[in-house]
Amino acid sequence: MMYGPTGSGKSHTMFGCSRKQGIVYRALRDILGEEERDDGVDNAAFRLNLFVQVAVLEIYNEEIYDLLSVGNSNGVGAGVSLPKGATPKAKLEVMGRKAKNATYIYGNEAGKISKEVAKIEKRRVVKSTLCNERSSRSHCMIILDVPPVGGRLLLVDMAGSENIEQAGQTGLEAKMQTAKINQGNVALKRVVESIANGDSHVPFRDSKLTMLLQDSFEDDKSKILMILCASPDPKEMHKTIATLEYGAKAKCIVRVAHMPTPRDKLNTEDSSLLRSRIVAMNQFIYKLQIDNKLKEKERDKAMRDLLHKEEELLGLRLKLELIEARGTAEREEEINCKVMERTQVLIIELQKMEETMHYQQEELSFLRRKLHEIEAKNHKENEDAFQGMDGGKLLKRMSEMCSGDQGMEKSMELDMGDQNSNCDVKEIKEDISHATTDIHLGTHLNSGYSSLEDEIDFDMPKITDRVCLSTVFERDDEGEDEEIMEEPEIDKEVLEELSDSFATLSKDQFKENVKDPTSARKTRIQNIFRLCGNHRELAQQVNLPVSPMKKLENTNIHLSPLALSKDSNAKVNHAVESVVQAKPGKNTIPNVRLTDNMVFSLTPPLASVCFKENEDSKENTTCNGAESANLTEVYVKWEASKESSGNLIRKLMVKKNSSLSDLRNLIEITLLEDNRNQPFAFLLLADPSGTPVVKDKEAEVPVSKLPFCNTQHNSHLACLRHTKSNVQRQNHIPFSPLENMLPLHVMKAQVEEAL
Ligand SMILES: Nc1ncnc2c1ncn2[C@@H]1O[C@H](COP(=O)(O)OP(=O)(O)OP(=O)(O)O)[C@@H](O)[C@H]1O
Repeated sequence: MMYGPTGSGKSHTMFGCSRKQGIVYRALRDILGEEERDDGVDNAAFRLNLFVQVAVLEIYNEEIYDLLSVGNSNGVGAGVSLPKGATPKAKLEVMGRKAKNATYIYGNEAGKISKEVAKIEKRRVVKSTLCNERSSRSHCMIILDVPPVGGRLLLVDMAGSENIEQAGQTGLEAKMQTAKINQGNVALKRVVESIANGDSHVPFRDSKLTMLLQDSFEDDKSKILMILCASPDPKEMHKTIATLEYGAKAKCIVRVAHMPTPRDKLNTEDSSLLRSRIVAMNQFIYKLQIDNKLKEKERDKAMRDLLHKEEELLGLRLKLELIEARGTAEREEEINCKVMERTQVLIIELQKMEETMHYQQEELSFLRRKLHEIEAKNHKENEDAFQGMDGGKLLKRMSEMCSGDQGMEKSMELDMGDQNSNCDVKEIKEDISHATTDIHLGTHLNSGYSSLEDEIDFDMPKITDRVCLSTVFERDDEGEDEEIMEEPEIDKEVLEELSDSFATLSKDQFKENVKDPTSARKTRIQNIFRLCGNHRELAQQVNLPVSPMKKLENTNIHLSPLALSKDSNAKVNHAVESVVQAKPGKNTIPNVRLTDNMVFSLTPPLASVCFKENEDSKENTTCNGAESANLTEVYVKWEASKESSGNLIRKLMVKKNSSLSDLRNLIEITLLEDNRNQPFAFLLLADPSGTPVVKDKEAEVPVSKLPFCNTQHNSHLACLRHTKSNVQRQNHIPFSPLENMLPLHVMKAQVEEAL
C-alpha cells in the first residue's frame, strides 16, 4: 500500500518506467519466475505449473470500476469526462469484502502481465494540478491471485492527500473530488488507528477502500506493507513529516490471533475443497493453453514450410516456362532456318530456269527469224521456179546432196535448198511417163559426182516415178515377217498408185503446190527421201565381189562423167550391154560377169565367188560351162510343193571350194533378176532328216556337199525351200540399208536408157 502526498512518486513506485521496473513487475517476477523464455515453455512458472490471475480495480469517488472490462458511459464518475478516445469502464458492486464480477487476466509471464497492467492503469482518472501534472484522482487496487498456491497479493496505489489551496483546486467539483480522495485516506487512517488502539469497532465500511482491505487487516495470516512516499523537495518537508507520523501509527498495529468459530471451520473446509478444484481446473486450463501454443507453433512452422514449398514450386514453374519458351523459340528458329535454306535453293533454281528459258527464247526467236528468212527466200525461189523451171538443177541439187557421205541431214538441207531443187521436182513430175533407171541415178549419186547432167545427156524429168518411189515405203518392224511374202504385190500396188498420181499431176496442180509452200515443201521432202532410200537400197541389194574403183578400171566400167572420157564411155556401154545380153530366160542360165555391172562395183566383194577378173574385159564377158577346173556347175531348183512343181531356176558356175553362203549370194542375185526375190533355205537331199541348212551354218557347208546332178560329178543340184523370212531381217535396225524391191531387169533397162 502506497501512501504519501500528491506528486511524491506513488504511481511511479507502483508501475515504474521504461528504465526501472515498478513493484508490480517485481512482484510478478518473484511469483512466476526469474525470466521467461521466448517459447514460454521452459520457465520456472511452467515447471511449477504456476500462473496468476489479475484484476485491476479503480476506486473513484467511492465507486469501484473494473479497468479490464468495457462498460457504458454511465459507469464513469460524475463530473469527470472521459478523455478523447477513452472507453467507458464497468462499475462493480461490492459483495462482502470482494468486488463482484471482476474481470481477470491470466498468465505466467511477469513481463507481459506487468505491461498489460501498466497499459490498463492509464485508464485511471487523472488531472493536472499544481502539485502534479498527471495527478491521480482515484485509488487503484491490483489483485494478484495465485490459484496453484491459494495466495493473494493486493497492491494499492492510493490517491495522494493534498491541500486544496496548495493543489490549486477551484470549483465545487474539484473541491468535492479532493474531499473524496481525502475521505478514503482518512478512513484508512482511522482503521489503522482503531486497529492500533485495539478498539472493538474498526470502521472498515467508512470507505470502499477499507471495505476491500478488511480481510487483509483482520486475517492474522495476512501481512500489510505500507510504503511511504516522500518528496525530496524541502518545501514538502511538512508533508513528509506528516507521512512519517502516519506510518509510525500504522507500525504500531499489533494483531491478535483469531480464534476460529465453527462457521469459520466450515467455511475453511469448503473453501479448501473449492480451492483444490479451482487449482485443478486452472492446471487443466493451463495445460490446454500450453498445448494450444505448441499446436500454434507447429501450425506456424507448417505454414512457413508450405509458403517455402509454394515459393519453390513457383520458381520451378517459372523455370519450366522459360525452358518451354526457349525450346519453342529454338524450334521456331530451326524451322525458320530450314525454310530460309529451302527458299534460297528454290530461288537459285528459279534463276537458273529463268536463264535457261531466256536463252531458249532467244534461240527460238533466232530460229524463227531464220525460218522466216528461209521461207521468204523459198517463196521467192518458188515463184522464180514457176516462171522458168529447169529440171537439170534438181539433179545438180541432188548430186550435191548425195556427194560424199551426205545422209539424212543433207536431204533435209535439200528441203531448205535453193530454187533449183524445186525446178527438179517439177521436172520429175512433168516427165513422169519417161522411164529411166534409178540405178543410173543412184550410182552417180553414190559416186560423189555432182555434175552428172553435164556428162549424161538426159534430164531428171526422165526419171521414172518408180525410180523415185520404189523404196520410200519402209515397213515397221512389227508384222514384218508376215508382210514379206506379200511385198511384191503391195509394192506394185503402191507404185502404181503413186505412178498414177504423179502421172495425173498436171502442171496447173503443181503450180498450186508451188503457191502453197507447205505442200510443195512436203512433196520435195518425200521425193528426196525416196531417192535417197532407193539409192541405199540398191547399194545393199547388190553384193558382188568387186573392188570399187580398181575393178571398175580393170573392167573398163567407169561411170564418172567427169573422169571418163568418151572412150571410156564406150567401154561402159559395152559392159552394160554385156550384162543386158546375158539376161537369160526363165530357165536359162546366164553366164554373166557381174563385176561388169556398175552397181556391183559399189558393193563389197564376195571372196568366195569364183569369178576371176580377166585382164581383158572384152574377152571375158561370158563364161560357158566348166571352163576352169576350179569351177563347178550348180543347178538350182525349187523344192516341189503344192504351190510349185519344183521348176529349175538356172545353172550357176561357182568355185569348187565355195560354200553355200557364196552360192546363196549368186542365187539371190539371180532371183532378183527374175523378180522373184524370195527367202529360201538349202536342202541337203543326202540328209535323211530333210532338214534345211541353217543360214548361219551355210558358210561352213561347201558346195561339194550338195548332191550330184544326174550322176555327173562336176555338177551339183541345189534344192531350195521357200521360207517365210530371211534370218537377216531379224536384226534389222532403223536406217539400215533397205532391200530393193525393184526387179533387176528394170534397173538394167533403166541404166541402159540412161546411158
Ligand atoms: N523515484 C522517482 N524517480 C524519478 N522520478 C520520480 C520518482 N518518484 C516520482 N517521480 C516523478 O514525480 C512525478 C510525480 O510522481 P507520481 O505521479 O508518482 O506522484 P504521486 O504520488 O502518484 O502523485 P498523485 O498522488 O498526485 O498521483 C512524476 O512525474 C514522476 O515521474
